[in-house]
Amino acid sequence: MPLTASHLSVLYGRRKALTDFSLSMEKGEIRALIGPNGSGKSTALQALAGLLTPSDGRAEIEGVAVASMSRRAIAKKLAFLPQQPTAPDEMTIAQLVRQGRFPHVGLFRSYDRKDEAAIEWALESTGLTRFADRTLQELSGGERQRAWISAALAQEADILLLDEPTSFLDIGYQVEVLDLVHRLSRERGVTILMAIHDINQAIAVSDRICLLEKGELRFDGAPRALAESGLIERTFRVKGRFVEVAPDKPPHFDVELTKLHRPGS
Ligand SMILES: Nc1ncnc2c1ncn2[C@@H]1O[C@H](COP(=O)(O)OP(=O)(O)OP(=O)(O)O)[C@@H](O)[C@H]1O
Repeated sequence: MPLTASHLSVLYGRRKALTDFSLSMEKGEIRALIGPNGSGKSTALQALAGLLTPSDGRAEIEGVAVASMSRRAIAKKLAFLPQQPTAPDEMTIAQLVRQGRFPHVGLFRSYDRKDEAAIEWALESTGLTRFADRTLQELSGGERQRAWISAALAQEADILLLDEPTSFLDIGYQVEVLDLVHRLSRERGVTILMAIHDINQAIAVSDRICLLEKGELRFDGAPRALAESGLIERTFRVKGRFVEVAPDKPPHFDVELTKLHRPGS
């Protein structure tokens, strides 16, 4: 198994942010992590990436405890894109993406052809080749987000953890990023776990979905089973219904917004 968690719990001081979280991911699987604000999605991703020390339980990459691995050893296997990554504003996209490749290169050798090819592929896959020399401060929020995705791709890790990868993107780029996620999983066998707020995007792209509420795992299963469970309405306190678009297509959650509609406005 590329990535597992067993009974992971995380405390911030005395506050429980994640309780008894377990998951087991197959190679090449796409899993979405959904849940209300503050339900523990980012905490779970950070604990899996070895960035937080759990108060209980353990995360494993290919059977090895994440807690026993060096930062570089983790980075060769797993790329993590946090919700709000930071880098100096004057850094160029090319520099950022090169930095993403660093775990493979280290301090004692220079970038070789394989590294350059990975960087080129990462820039190309995110549509940023033309912008490579632009600094981060010269980018829009969406372009910046794509630059970070590109840096994560240059890492060429077998496991990709993404914290809301589409949050700043226009709808066109949202679809492109989800399509990229799909291709990485199906063509390269990358195992992908991503926190995402859009239920329909989660359903469309994932093999399985985990639903967190108040730090606890309420559901872990197929998108269709989630649609049939009634949990979306209950957990997010919304009215809505799942609509069958076509027998071979995933169901679509249609949230009721009619109360918000003000005729003539
Ligand atoms: N550094 C921190 N110190 C203290 N509490 C924190 C910290 N980070 C998060 N929390 C709390 O832990 C809980 C889980 O937060 P987390 O960021 O994992 O939620 P999330 O599901 O990713 O939320 P969102 O959808 O808003 O990004 C929340 O109650 C949050 O307030």
